[in-house]
Amino acid sequence: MTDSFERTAGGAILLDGNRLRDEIVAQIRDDLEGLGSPNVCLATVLVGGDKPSRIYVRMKQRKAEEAGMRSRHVEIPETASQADVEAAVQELVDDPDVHGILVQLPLPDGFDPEPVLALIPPEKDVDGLTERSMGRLIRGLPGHVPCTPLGVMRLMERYGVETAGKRAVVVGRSTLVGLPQLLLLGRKGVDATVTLAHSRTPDMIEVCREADILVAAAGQARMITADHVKPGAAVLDVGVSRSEAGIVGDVDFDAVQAVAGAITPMPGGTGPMTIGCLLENTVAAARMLGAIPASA
Ligand SMILES: Nc1nc(=O)c2c([nH]1)NC[C@@H]1CN(c3ccc(C(=O)N[C@@H](CCC(=O)O)C(=O)O)cc3)C=[N+]21
Repeated sequence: MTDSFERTAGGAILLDGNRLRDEIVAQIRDDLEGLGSPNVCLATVLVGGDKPSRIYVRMKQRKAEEAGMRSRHVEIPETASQADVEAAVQELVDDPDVHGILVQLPLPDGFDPEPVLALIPPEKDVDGLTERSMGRLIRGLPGHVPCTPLGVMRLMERYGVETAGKRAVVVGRSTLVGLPQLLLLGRKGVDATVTLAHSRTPDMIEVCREADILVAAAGQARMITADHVKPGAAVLDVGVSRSEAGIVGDVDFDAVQAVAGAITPMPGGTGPMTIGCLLENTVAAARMLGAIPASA
């Protein structure tokens, strides 16, 4: 591991998601310019007016544009029907100028996300969250990988966190993060030995302390303390809880950074990487759909 990486006060390598996201945006921008700036378009769909969702969607569009892509945004009021939402998504599915479709989740109460997501073909499913994309991930078929767990993998690669032969513990079993994260860590070529821990795990501290790589994705504010962390371990915080003081992760950063060998800040860690990976998936979608050459 090179030693030019920024470190925390306690000496842990800072897994800087803002920086890697910026690198990804710049790389995509260069690649697309080199290809004569083809149309690569990410469409976002927001149902209802939830404020944080609106902010996230806007960030995704802004970064897409910085990367030289087009973005399209469809906003649907909470008073619309399930059929209206499905019709709007179907229109994007049918539009050859749209390559990636992201339906911001969760949908407001009263909407069923399943039939909406089921409309999105695997090529355009840049979130990787549909039944077919998840099935392809398990089956080892080409397709889009969910952005947050993919971002965790990219951070480890970028900062030289070794995975082969290591023990990884994922805390949290969500469809969005925990479950795909297990698959990615255990994949051939990554080769970690993976344990899934969750709210019913009785000996949480002991299980976590076995981890060379600890991915905290339970959504429990600051549940991972220094006691949970093996000295030198890589700790990646995927939790987002809201408090009066702002957003809080699953990891007690101040305490854990003194023990860990590498750690994500929060904010500035896995969140920005989610967006970076969304943009990479959108470029891959454009390639799958023939909008840019296969080899580029
Ligand atoms: N279909 C769908 N796909 C998603 O990928 C998806 C979603 N729905 N619904 C909501 C969650 C949330 N999400 C985040 C993206 C970026 C940051 C991010 O960049 N956060 C910054 C700052 C955030 C802040 O300060 O509030 C950071 O961590 O540094 C966070 C959260 C994607 N989501």
